[in-house]
Amino acid sequence: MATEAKKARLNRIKRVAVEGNIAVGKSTFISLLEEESSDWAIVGEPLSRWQNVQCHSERDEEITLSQKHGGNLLDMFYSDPRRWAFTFQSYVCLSRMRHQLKPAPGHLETAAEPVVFYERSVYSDRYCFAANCFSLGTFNETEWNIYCDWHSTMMAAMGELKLDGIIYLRTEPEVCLERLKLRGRPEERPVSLEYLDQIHTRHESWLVHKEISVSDSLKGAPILTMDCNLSFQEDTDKQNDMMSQVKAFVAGL
Ligand SMILES: Nc1ncnc2c1ncn2[C@@H]1O[C@H](COP(=O)(O)OP(=O)(O)OP(=O)(O)O)[C@@H](O)[C@H]1O
Ligand SMILES: Nc1nc(=O)c2ncn([C@H]3C[C@H](O)[C@@H](CO)O3)c2[nH]1
Repeated sequence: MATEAKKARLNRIKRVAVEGNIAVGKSTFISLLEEESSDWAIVGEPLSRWQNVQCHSERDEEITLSQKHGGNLLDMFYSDPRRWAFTFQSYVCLSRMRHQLKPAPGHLETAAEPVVFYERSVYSDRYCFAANCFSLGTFNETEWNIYCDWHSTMMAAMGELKLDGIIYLRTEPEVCLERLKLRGRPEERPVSLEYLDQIHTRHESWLVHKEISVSDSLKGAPILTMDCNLSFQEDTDKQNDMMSQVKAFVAGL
């Protein structure tokens, strides 16, 4: 059991989600964050879990030989969203919760300004992706109500899912489509500009226009919006500028 002093040290850790449309460049951006400061840790999306769903033991996530052949839920979702949307959204949210509930890396306990950055969150899951499933009709009303019910219950019960801030990587959907094609993930072949437009609009309405009534665990969390239309991969000046913006942002949380 954690001592009071340890708990207090862990409570100092700021939690920030990096949000944005599909293929905007979140993984690329968070690897820059990881290199920037030893006070910072990153938690990537559990994508491989969605590509190869397996049964986990209760104590850890080791698999046995008999559990090795799981389904590719990401592929199933994009190929037949009507059949798989509810299953996919439920599993994505569960795996994000599991990631967010894991203890922060030990070295952050002694860091001066510790921050954990998450690639997306349980909130984009609901306000962008699941909400879009409902408006597309790939969630029916019963599924949407059940999803919202358990999502709200989990958010209220688990303080660890609270965020201190959000970084929104903002890019035009056309640019995302180019990057998505460049990356060439086979499961994402059915992703169209129309779908990226919908997901973009959901992010805008949540993070820019603030039109969504968010759960209490997210209320008041400051948002840093960064324009990622231009390539920063080869541009160290741009990268340094982005890191300075992030430092100023997290210092104010
Ligand atoms: N600023 C950028 N300019 C140009 N290309 C970029 C930029 N950032 C990332 N890329 C490229 O775009 C592709 C998608 O990037 P990345 O995988 O980081 O996106 P992501 O937002 O993490 O995707 P996902 O939504 O699937 O998790 C990759 O091929 C990456 O090299
Ligand atoms: N429908 C849906 N709901 C989510 O919560 C969600 N989170 C991520 N993704 C998709 C985007 C990329 O293809 C791929 C990797 O980010 O997974 C999601 N899709």
